[in-house]
Amino acid sequence: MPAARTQETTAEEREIAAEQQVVDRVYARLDVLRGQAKSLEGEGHGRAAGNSATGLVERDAIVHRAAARMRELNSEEEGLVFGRLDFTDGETYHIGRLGVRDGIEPLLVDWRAPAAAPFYRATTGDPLDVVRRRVIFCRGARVVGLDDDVLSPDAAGDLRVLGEGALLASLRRSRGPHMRDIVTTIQREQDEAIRAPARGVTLITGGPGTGKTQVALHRAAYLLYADRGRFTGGRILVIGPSTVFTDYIGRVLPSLGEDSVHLRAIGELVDGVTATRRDPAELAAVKGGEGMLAVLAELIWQTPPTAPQRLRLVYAGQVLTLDADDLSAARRVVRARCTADGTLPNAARPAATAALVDALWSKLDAGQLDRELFGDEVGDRPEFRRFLHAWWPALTPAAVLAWLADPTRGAPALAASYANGRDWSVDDVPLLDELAGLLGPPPPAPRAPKPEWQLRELGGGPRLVDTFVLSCGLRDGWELYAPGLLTPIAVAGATIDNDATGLAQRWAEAIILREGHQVVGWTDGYDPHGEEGYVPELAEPLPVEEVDDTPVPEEYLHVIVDEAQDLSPMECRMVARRAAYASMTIVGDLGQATHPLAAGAWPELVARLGKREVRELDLRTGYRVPQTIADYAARVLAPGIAPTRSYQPGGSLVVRRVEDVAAAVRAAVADMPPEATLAVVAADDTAARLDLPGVTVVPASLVKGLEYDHVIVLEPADIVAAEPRGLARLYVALTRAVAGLVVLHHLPLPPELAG
Ligand SMILES: Nc1ncnc2c1ncn2[C@@H]1O[C@H](COP(=O)(O)OP(=O)(O)OP(=O)(O)O)[C@@H](O)[C@H]1O
Repeated sequence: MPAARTQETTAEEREIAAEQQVVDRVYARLDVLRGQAKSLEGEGHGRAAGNSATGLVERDAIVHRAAARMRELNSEEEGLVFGRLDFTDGETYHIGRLGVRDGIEPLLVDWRAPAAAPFYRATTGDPLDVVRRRVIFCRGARVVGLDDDVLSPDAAGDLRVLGEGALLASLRRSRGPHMRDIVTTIQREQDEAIRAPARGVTLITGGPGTGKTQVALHRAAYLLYADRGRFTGGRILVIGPSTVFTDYIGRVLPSLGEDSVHLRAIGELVDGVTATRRDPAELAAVKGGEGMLAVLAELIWQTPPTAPQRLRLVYAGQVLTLDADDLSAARRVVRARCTADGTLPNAARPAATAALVDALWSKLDAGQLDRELFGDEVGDRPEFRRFLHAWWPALTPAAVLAWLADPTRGAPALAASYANGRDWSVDDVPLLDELAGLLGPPPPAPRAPKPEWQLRELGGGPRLVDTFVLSCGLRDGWELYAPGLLTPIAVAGATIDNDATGLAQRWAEAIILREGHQVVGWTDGYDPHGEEGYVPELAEPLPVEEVDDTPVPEEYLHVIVDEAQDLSPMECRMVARRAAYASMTIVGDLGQATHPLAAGAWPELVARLGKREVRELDLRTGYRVPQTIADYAARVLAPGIAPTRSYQPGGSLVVRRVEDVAAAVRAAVADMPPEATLAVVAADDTAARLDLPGVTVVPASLVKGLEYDHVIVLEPADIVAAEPRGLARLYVALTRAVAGLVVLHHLPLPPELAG
């Protein structure tokens, strides 16, 4: 080996050894912190066992804090320390996924802290007093490489410069099945978007692969760091275009130590519904348009298909009958009264009662009979109440939307799409959501009788019991748990044989008596840790704490919408309802707009979301698609939209006309490097028919937001022909490849790609 090279290796090894010392110190400190978090947890349980009035509250707070901290520390093993900044004044500090201190000395600065900003913002043109930015590559707790950027060469002196560029190395890494975070290599314009203030509306635009999704997710993590008190506990909602997409990006936030953000696909925004199928463009254009508002507003007052057609009552010896016409007239009266005073259908049963009583009274030969008495008596009759519940039932959005299968209900163009009942498409979800608001909450069901004792979930962990439980538990030996405690109030240990249940029960009865309750029998049950045990029947049942099980409306304080260019007007209304009290981050690219009703410009979309002022940030550099592929894709880009400049030159592009597309795709797949990720993208119909075992085949309508090392696009002409915005769909498909794009076609290429 040449002498210079040996020297260089040695220098790098020395630097790595120095960084290793820092990393070791951080990990050692982390071990101490873990120990502290554990004993904090123990202390919390200990206090609870003391059973003072304040003990429970204190315990919950302490255990919760400790558990959160433990989670944070455990999730950060990978690449915990990843950066170092050297400043002109000689100061140096290390940057990591979380902040770690030793007393008052900061060992590691959280990447989201203001002090870490120069790591992402400093450039040679504007070095921000940074002499050297160093990226530290770790495998677990071992430093395996370094990469340096000298930003102030004059001040660098004899600082060593190592590495070939962390960003390039990161971009060249093979893509896996899940997106990885970019915390080490966030670029300046991305950092500005990530750290933009939370308030108001931030619009982040940029072409394919400019890192918009990454920015959106890192921004969620940043907002939590900057204002945890406000945003923790599920107050940030991130909305993506599909479940395939949310699955792809789902690991980024946990890898940043944040698991309290709600991540939902647009088809999952309504509780209890997971829609993944998109309607064809013509249908989507009807369902997504504001014209649906009138259809739905009409629908909610229509007669349910199950409603009885006749009411017959005997009063004062007279037979009173309301036939179908009378009932329709009564329904019109209810609707008129309710729309006048703003009563929603699910709150309209009193109005329905009044209209039916009026209609019945009008059939009566009243003579001297009292109108008020008539109303009271008829309204109380069981047969009347049965009729009323069937005629004016509580309506659910799903039931009402399914009525549209009947073309006479006002939407003939949609009837066929509801023929299969409740097989909802993504385009139905905003309609279900709209209906929930139009119908109002269903009247409360009569409360079920309370069980004598209950279990309360503590996250996914143990369950607090609301009574005593005797079990032969985790630590061998009998244990007695009391209401609301996770630790036993008494432990018999080895003094009572495990099989001597009767003896253990008498032992427990004595303790429970001391607590002021007499045991009259025993039934089976479970202790807080899920172990089988025995629950005492008490002479006087314990008061069961009311558990309020009415769902709390989710009020988000920040809503991030990715791929926002594709929101239809009805989807915008659904998002706007969730963002009514929230600041927003809107992320998208008009060049990738494929929804037939997509807004033509951002101000239009922002207005649809019920917002006005925006802070706009545009990302200009593409990090996914290399230049050759980007240039090819740009040929189908809509006029007026600037193509993205790629960070990487080159990329492999093959466009081939073939006789047999199926055979050609098999051959192309066989040619791919085995360790690389690969997808075949085709028009939805073709994708459904393709038989390629072991190969990822993605329908063009679902590929948005995804990426693979190599992409094979089949028959561009079919993708374009499949929908009105087929060219934009093709643009999306052509911009998914990180390294290589193969286009296979038998049909002539679209004119934009030909030649
Ligand atoms: N600063 C960065 N460092 C490393 N990788 C990056 C960086 N910025 C973006 N990338 C990578 O580039 C790829 C594209 O990023 P991302 O999906 O966030 O872009 P996008 O703008 O949302 O794309 P699209 O509009 O096509 O969905 C991802 O693999 C991402 O990890």
